[in-house]
Amino acid sequence: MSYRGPTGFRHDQPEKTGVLITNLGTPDAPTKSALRRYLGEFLADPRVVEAPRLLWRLILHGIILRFRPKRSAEAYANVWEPAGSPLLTYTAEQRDRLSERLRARHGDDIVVAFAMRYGSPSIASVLEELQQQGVRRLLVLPLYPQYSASTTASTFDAIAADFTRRRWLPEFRFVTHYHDHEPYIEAMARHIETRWQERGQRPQKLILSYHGIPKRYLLNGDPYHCECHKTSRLLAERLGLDDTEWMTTFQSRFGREEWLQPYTDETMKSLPEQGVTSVDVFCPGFSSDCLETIEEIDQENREYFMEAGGKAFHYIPALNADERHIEALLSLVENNLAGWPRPESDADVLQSRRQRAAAMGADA
Ligand SMILES: C=CC1=C(C)c2cc3[nH]c(cc4nc(cc5[nH]c(cc1n2)c(C)c5CCC(=O)O)C(CCC(=O)O)=C4C)c(C)c3C=C
Ligand SMILES: [Fe+2]
Ligand SMILES: [Fe+2]
Repeated sequence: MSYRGPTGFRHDQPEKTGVLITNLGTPDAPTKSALRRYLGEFLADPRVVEAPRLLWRLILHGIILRFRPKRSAEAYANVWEPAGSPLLTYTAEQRDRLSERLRARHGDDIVVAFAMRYGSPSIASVLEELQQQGVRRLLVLPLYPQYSASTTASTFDAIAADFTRRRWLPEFRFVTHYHDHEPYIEAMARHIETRWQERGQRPQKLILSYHGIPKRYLLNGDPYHCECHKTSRLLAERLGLDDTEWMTTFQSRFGREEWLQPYTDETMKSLPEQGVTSVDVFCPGFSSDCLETIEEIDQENREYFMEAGGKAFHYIPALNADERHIEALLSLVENNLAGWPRPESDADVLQSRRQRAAAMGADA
């Protein structure tokens, strides 16, 4: 086997710092065949479905990939926009905004790119492009504020798998979480407050809904549950809410085993009978709106709540490419790039030699 190296390497190519933001991924089109490809890659990841491999492969190919692609394609068709999947377009917009801000503050030495863990643009293809552009220092920021092995560690696996085939590795930093990063909490708080000010009132309850994971993963040591609760607590404190005015729930169950509770859908069905008839729902774990928020929360769960006797349901969009979100990401990037030694250029070396010589001369 031969390791991949940069092609056409030039000694005068300036060394750059790469910032790679990543998200989960999305199908290429809202069609059965695109969904079969996408779900086939996603659900075959052992970080996502932790089950005996052979048995799971039989279930995945024998049952799930026969029936789910059609159903999922219909759901995606429902949220698809002329520009494509919302998750893809928001992530591209986040890349553009972040890139503008970094260029304005640090010049052209920093290249910002985005990649998807599943589907396209793939992590491997984007790492290749970054290497060709002369990126020798790489910061990866998965846009998952709360760490989970099923998302964050899976992203790390994809980067590491690419590195095992690469000849010249970049210096490397990886952000594992930012669930309690103050600018992220502040961005969400101001985003929510803006809605409440526009509407002139707060709901009876703010529901903070996160994507679920099987409870087994928590029992086996995944910190995700804990990080979701911490994000919620910090956000509620910042918004000045008392304990009756907010709650944390978990959405998107898959399969038969127990997932993190309380479930968002069951909560929505039961709140009206407990006297809660007005809710706002916000999803702190989703950095972009996507199928899970647009269809599952704003459509399905709205229906559950209203059918159960609810009177007002407001979905608060994800932070997407909001200015405050970009500020929060910018501060995360700058914190993580800080103190990273940069190779000195010949001019730098010459200048510091002259300064040292001048200082010694002054001392003498
Ligand atoms: C099968 C198990 C799954 C686990 C574990 C899981 C964890 C997990 N997922 C996200 C974020 C997203 N998931 C999205 C879609 C999605 N998720 C699963 C399954 C698991 N997720 C499936 C099967 C799907 C596809 C949709 C479907 O067929 O129902 C998305 C949306 C992508 C989009 O294109 O819009 C996101 C985002 C997190 C954060 C997480 C664990 C913390
Ligand atoms: Fe998911
Ligand atoms: Fe879902």
